[in-house]
Amino acid sequence: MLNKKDCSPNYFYKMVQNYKEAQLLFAAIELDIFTYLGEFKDYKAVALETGYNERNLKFFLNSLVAIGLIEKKGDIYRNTPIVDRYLNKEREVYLGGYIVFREKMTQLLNVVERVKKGPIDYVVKNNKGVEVYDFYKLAKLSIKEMYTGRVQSLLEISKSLFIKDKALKILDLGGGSGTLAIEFIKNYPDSTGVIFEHPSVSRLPKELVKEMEFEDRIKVLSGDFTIDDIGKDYDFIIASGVLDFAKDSLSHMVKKLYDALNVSGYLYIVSHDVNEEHTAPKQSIVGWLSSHLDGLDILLDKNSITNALETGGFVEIERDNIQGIMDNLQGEIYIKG
Ligand SMILES: C[S@@+](CC[C@H](N)C(=O)[O-])C[C@H]1O[C@@H](n2cnc3c(N)ncnc32)[C@H](O)[C@@H]1O
Repeated sequence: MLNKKDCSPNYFYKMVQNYKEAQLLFAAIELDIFTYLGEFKDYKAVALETGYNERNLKFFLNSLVAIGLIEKKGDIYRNTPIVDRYLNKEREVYLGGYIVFREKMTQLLNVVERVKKGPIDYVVKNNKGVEVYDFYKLAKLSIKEMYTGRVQSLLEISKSLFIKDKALKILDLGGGSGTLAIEFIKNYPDSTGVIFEHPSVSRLPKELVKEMEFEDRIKVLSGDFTIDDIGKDYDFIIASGVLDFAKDSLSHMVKKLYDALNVSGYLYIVSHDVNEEHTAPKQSIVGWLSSHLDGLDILLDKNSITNALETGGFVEIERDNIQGIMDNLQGEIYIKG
């Protein structure tokens, strides 16, 4: 029999409340509220500066206080520390644009209709992530986000694998902005690298490499990594969030990675840790739902990745303790066996 706690419908009410709180967060980012509240400020002053309706602004700010995004003393309001750090445009790391874009990229519009009608034929037929997602925009907006843990994580792992003054050659496959490769190269002064990206994205890493004056050390190759040559003689390959996009030719892709690495070279894989039933972790399953409803079917479960890599000759050398990446992503190191 269900106990009293299990019988409570609060579970549903909480979900509805979470949805409203997320709506408030997006509205506040769009209104750029947090850039005005780096210091305690009267809501009337904010209304004057922004031109927003004074009355409604007060109600809105009170709701932001209620859900813990800002704090209030009398009629003055200020960001909480975590909000100030990431959602105030005047701070070093602004993630507002990235958060809004990620939501749009994965948003669950017209789910009812899509469940009833089914996927889009050409998306099913091609099954190509680059045709569904705007990876250029994602890469551009992710640059700052990468410094909130992912870059640090890569550098930490690298420290345990390589000595500083070794001349290494690395590949950042599907590297987006190429930030991981750029940071690696900065930290390993005798190293060189390649960023491989799809033609729809590659102009971004090209611009960044040029801006940082790394053109003599980092080459940007433009192409489709499932078909085109990805280069060779690498000591380290970074494949962060990319293996899913080779799902239809996974064993071929693994062979390509194996052949491209030097003997005892390392492969750094960041993937989604999805279970075989495709029901967890919920961030990945729900995050990919929109593209799945559109017709894409590329999300790889953890076991398929591990099996493909091990069958292809890779040996895993580290597990579970690679911290600093997003909640639903997992980093692992393999060595060419
Ligand atoms: C999820 S993003 C990951 C980006 C970056 N590695 C990171 O960790 O933030 C996947 C990247 O793979 C690239 N990509 C997907 N399919 C590709 C293909 N067939 N050829 C080349 N690049 C591809 C996309 O353009 C995109 O930048």
